[in-house]
Amino acid sequence: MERWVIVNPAAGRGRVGRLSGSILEAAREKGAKAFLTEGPGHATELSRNAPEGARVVAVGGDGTVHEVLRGLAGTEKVLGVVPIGSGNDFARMLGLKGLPWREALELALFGPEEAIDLGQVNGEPFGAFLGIGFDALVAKKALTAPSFLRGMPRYLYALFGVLKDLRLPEGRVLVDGVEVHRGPLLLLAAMNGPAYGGGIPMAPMADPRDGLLAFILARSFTRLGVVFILPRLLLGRHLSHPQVAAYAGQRVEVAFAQPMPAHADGELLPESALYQAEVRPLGLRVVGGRAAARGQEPLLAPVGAG
Ligand SMILES: Nc1ncnc2c1ncn2[C@@H]1O[C@H](COP(=O)(O)OP(=O)(O)OP(=O)(O)O)[C@@H](O)[C@H]1O
Repeated sequence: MERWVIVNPAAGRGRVGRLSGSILEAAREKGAKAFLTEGPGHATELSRNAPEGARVVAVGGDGTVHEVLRGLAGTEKVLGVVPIGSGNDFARMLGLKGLPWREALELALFGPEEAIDLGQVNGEPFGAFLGIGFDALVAKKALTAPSFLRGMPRYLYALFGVLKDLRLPEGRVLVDGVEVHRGPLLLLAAMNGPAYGGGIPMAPMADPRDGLLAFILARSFTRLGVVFILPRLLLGRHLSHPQVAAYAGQRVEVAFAQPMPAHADGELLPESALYQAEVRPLGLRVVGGRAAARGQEPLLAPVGAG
């Protein structure tokens, strides 16, 4: 079996860049082919070129995982992850977060495989999460932030920039063909794993092996309402808010009157007025290893289950 290691030197705010020499060397010593990406999109091209059945390891954060995933979704290739990004929610979903990179690399190259659910939106795969609306607006705004702002200050700049001009769009949401919402819509998140944005527990009950996605809707919110829900969101206590609804299902359709931004695994998607997302149960082969055991937590009831 061929083993490919794809290293994004821009991930982890430069940390991967600093480690890249050692990572490439360690990967080659273990018999893998190792590559450094040259820019956005390169990881997809590389993983597409890996031979069928190969193990392809993404070294970086969720954006790198997403790009590699795009090159191997729907094939027999297997995804491994060495999480050295700033968010790492995909790795967190697999129970790999916090593993030192050498151990993570060893596991990704030689550890056991398993299958997890794969998300798909408007024909594009996603591994851990999809966000439509407010959080994608914030991600888009962050691209225009002054370059000296990094990390949290950059996020806050973008957040308050979006809040200042916030006008909620009207959206229609169907879960498994059932209309669950029509009206103002702050955001919809389709979650394969529990967290996004670097550990924010958007859907604490989401399980990437249950054949379902968790859909979290934030409906009508004022600017102040958004500010007040944020601390609840960080603690995972947002689901009891009267303007928040949660469903589990296999498909979601979100329609707006005009194009709205969305992101898949934190990577902005082409804007659309219609997003159709679905789960491919156990559609992705990964090296999960120490999959998080969350069996005790109750799962969301599928729509229509009463
Ligand atoms: N050689 C490169 N130079 C600059 N950018 C790159 C390069 N290779 C990939 N990228 C881009 O780097 C971006 C960030 O990567 P990634 O998301 O993995 O890191 P991160 O932001 O630190 O982690 P996380 O998403 O987990 O917070 C991706 O959008 C990817 O397109």
